[in-house]
Amino acid sequence: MTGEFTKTTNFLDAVKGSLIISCQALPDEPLHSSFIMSRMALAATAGIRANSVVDIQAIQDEVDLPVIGLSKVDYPDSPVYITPTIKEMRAVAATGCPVVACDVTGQPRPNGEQLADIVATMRQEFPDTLLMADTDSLENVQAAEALGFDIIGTTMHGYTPVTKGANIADNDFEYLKAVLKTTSKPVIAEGKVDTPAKMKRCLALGCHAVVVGGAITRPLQIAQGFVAALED
Ligand SMILES: CC(=O)N[C@H](C=O)[C@@H](O)[C@H](O)[C@H](O)COP(=O)(O)O
Repeated sequence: MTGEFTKTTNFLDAVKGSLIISCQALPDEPLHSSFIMSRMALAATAGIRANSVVDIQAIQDEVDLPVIGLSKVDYPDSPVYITPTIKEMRAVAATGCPVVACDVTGQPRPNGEQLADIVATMRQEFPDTLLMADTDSLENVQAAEALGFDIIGTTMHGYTPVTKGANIADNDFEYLKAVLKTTSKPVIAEGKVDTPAKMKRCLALGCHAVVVGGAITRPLQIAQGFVAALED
């Protein structure tokens, strides 16, 4: 089905209070395939998060739901890999997805690119595309808001040197509560939300929506959880 969802349909209204399913599989994962990701997307009812132009396009051809697009690329001179440079930002935005997500962790970007410049270019070239900040810490939540990002994600909390090992569910979502107090922007909870109860708690605390990935779309990760339990 050709995606009938258009940028003019307000993304935030479409996903408010809902589950967004992250359908991603990197080249080293069993389900790495745009076709498989497009079929995974059929599990979604409100929105999807997807990695790479080819997967975004395959998903938009298959389902009429809004996509948060990103492009994971590793560069030798930077630890930033989620839509790291203006090149990836432009490519993802060109798919027509209503939201482009990128790393906002304060770490140096490839080629010395500056996030403020990237944002300014995106506002000029893709004025209708929303920008989602994949943040790791309160400092970078504040930085994202100051840069004018439209949506705050908790995506990278626990995945950067300063937040290594942290989980947004720790101490009844203590960190998420702090994020919600820190920003006036819509917050999408993301990262290790792996049960329906955790999803409900994030929404009850005030998140705009919740992204769940691995717990739904990564069978290897899911199976490893069961195998680990055998050894408990
Ligand atoms: C750290 C990183 O690169 N996270 C990525 C962001 O796009 C995805 O691999 C995650 O699956 C997504 O954030 C959803 O999180 P979870 O799979 O835990 O529900």
